[in-house]
Amino acid sequence: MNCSRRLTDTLYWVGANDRRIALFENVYPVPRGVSYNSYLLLDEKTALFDTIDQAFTHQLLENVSSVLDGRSLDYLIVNHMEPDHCASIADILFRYPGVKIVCTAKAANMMKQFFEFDVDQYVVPVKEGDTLSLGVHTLTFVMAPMVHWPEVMVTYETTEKILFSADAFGSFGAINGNIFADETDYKNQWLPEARRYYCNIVGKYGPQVQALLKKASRLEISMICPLHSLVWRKDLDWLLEKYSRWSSYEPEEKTVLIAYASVYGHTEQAADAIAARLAERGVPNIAVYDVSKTHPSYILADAFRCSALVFASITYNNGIFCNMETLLHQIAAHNLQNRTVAFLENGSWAPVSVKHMTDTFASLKNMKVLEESLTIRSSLKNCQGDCLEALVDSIFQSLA
Ligand SMILES: Cc1cc2nc3c(=O)[nH]c(=O)nc-3n(C[C@H](O)[C@H](O)[C@H](O)COP(=O)(O)O)c2cc1C
Repeated sequence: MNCSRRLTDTLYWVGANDRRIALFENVYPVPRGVSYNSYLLLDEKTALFDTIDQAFTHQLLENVSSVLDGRSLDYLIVNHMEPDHCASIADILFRYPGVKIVCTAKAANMMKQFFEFDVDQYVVPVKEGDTLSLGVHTLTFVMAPMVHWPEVMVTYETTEKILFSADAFGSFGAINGNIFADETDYKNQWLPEARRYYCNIVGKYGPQVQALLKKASRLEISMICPLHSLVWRKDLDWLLEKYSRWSSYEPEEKTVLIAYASVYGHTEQAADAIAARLAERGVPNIAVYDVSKTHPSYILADAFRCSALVFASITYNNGIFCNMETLLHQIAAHNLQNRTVAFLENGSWAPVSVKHMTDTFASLKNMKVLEESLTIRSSLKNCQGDCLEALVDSIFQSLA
């Protein structure tokens, strides 16, 4: 059954929703699933923008065939060669053998790695600024290397002013009928998942995203069509501002994230005591996470939101607790910058986790590590009240 969506008079979404998937990239929990977006433009020539995951190829083929309604497919634009977007290429070629594949030279090379068909027979390579006329519509190709993978480009359609943005501006979450962001309560229902998608999938490549934003700022854009999740046709400036902030590693809010690792509960108690004292001083939207309970992708996303980060870990086999180690490694791997950081350690005989946590962050830029750290020996004692208050004061002052 066809399940395509008309986006403009000539443009259709022909992708699919995947609500069975548990882990995106076999790492990130996606409790609300994910969508694989593919778009079909009808003009004198027809063009399909990217394909989708192999598991849903049947849906793509049905959608494309239904929208083409007997016409042939002239072009397949491949913006990104990651398998959740390129897996159906061979099926498209089998169904539409006359199609030309438009992509970067790097993408063509990757295609040869992923597929057995004679890639050179189909590919029309394009580079920065090349154009392709479909009739009324003209496509301009804009290179976006490392806005996830090195072969990535985005495609700008000049007549309707549509940006096919590859993985940029995507989100976790299947499309629940409402395909346009302005049809949803986006800030409450979607923003946390969009942030989590950005930070975990593209967050490491801030400078490359900034380069793409600079190119996008020279384009008049009326619609953004990403490869995952909702399509944007309103409030584009709001979305672009979020991307600008995330990609420059500037926090969204002056508030505090506290992540703790605790086995018997004493470190957790200290984390809660800090959160309560900060709240009493008027700090809003504080986030507290047990690193053993919450997947690091959620905590990383909130670390991109918050301006001050507190990490409290027990000492574990002379090191950091394993789940805290994973979280800190993820934060360092995603190049987070420009934050105030405080560390707390706990240990019953030789607490050393502050030293290890500090070392993990040593390579990150503009991280202001507070001098006040707190060492707990098994449990936080009333006599340490002044130390706790000093730490809380110092975190609070960083928010000014
Ligand atoms: C497997 C294991 C290894 C530990 N290794 C150390 C260690 O190397 N050094 C230390 O001082 N404490 C070590 N501890 C003790 C805990 O760090 C300590 O009891 C801490 O107070 C627990 O805090 P919690 O109540 O928040 O879990 C270890 C505990 C466990 C369970």
